[in-house]
Amino acid sequence: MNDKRKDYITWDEYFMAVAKLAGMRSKDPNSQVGACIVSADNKILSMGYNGFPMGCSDDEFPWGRDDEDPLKTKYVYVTHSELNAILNYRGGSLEGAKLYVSLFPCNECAKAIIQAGIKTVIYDSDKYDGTPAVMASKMMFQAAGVQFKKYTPTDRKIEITV
Ligand SMILES: Nc1nc(=O)n([C@H]2C[C@H](O)[C@@H](COP(=O)(O)O)O2)cc1CO
Ligand SMILES: [Zn+2]
Repeated sequence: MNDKRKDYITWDEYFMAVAKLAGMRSKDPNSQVGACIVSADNKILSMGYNGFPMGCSDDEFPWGRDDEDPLKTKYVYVTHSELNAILNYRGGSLEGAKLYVSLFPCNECAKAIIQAGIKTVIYDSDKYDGTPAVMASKMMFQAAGVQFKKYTPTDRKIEITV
């Protein structure tokens, strides 16, 4: 019994699972998104999920997607998981960090990711691929030298009982 165990999870599985765990805190009935920011040497720096800003009640602000009045939709209020993860970091610089996120970043988060100095984005779903927001993100990431790569799922099921 001198050998280490072999079936431990990889760094990518670990950080994507942590991102998705954060997403499980989201109150959004349609899309629960989670993000985890990791240093170049694989230390978790911050996490976030999509939700309304502090003081903006989950029970009072709207979670709907469609309304002729944009003020009655979530879109004008919600903070995306990636921006929350960046803003939740209180330790200094994110220069050279990696971002794991369960959904490809929008153009507004792409701007924040670039300006924060994050250099790598590992994403899972790309369900809004082809929309102007995602096309703009990809153009900005390419121009700014931010690598983005799709997470490669494994056949491992990570289950946690709490
Ligand atoms: N990358 C992202 N991170 C996020 O946190 N979000 C959030 C904003 C909304 O709360 C929700 C998207 O809502 P829906 O349009 O799929 O019903 O996910 C959205 C995106 C997509 O760009
Ligand atoms: Zn965003």
